[in-house]
Amino acid sequence: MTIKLPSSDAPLKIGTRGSPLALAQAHETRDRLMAAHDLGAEAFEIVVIQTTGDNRQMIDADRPLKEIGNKGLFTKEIEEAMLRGDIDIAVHSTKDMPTVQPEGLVLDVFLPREDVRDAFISLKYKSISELPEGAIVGTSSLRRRAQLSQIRPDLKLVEFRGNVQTRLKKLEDGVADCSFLAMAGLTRLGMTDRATAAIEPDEMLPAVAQGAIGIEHRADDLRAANMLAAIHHPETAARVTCERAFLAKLDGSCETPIAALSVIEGDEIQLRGEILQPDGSERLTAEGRAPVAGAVDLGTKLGEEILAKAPSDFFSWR
Ligand SMILES: NCc1[nH]cc(CCC(=O)O)c1CC(=O)O
Repeated sequence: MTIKLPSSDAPLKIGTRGSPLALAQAHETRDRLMAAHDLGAEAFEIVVIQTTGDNRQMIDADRPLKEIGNKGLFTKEIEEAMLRGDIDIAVHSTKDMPTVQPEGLVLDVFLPREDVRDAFISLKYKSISELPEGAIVGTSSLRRRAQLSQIRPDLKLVEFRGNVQTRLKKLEDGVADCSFLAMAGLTRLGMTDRATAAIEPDEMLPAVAQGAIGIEHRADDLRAANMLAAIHHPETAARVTCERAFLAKLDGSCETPIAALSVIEGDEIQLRGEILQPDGSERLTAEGRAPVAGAVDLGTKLGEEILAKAPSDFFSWR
């Protein structure tokens, strides 16, 4: 395979999906690069790439993503374009990324993390605890479905996907009594006011890397690496790599109800993680702390702890 290397004054091509959230994240990345390097917008080109996942989402709007199969569904075309040299960097929601990248690509640049919490969205009720017995919850997230089933087995779950507008329309139409979205996505779209309430991590532990933009690039592209170094946020990187190490021990894909959140206090990182049965019938948790320099090892260790205490049939539904 021949890789086209851009001359150093060619615009840096930023690959992204075309959803409003993906575009907002690509623009945030470009704005940060412009500011960090005192460059104009002409030094960058935002290239929108349609992915299989985007196409399938339109066709199969009501089918669970798990059924469609989601491993790399939203990243394959973008990564192929990057390996061909059609784009130089790719901007992602890290929480949607597998823990292992294709040969030749690295995901190691992270922007300052947004709000990590989930948002509760309802036109009728103010919080989960206000939901009446048997209320209908619209969410396709395996993690949120499992967590809700665990704390409120009475709730009825229905598949719910699409962008923020689509979901709000569904709520207006009475398809469900409430839905959930990441606060970070709402905030990046300038729609924080659509959240009825932010849910604290104690009540609903967020997805691994929720709220963190990750930037992927070719491992041998020095120009991209140098440019990205100026916008990299080491604290976010430590947290995200800690949580992703935990995820990698348990499941590299996003087809298992797993949640984890780390926080840094001084020179220490603390991690909480959990894995659930999809129906919420069981939950295994782990918690620990380590020096920030040992962030990855902490994630791996807690993942191993959970594997060690999981009953032999815990993963049999996979
Ligand atoms: N799985 C879809 C997805 N990927 C990233 C975000 C929001 C932004 C983020 O968490 O970084 C969302 C929407 C959601 O979960 O509500």
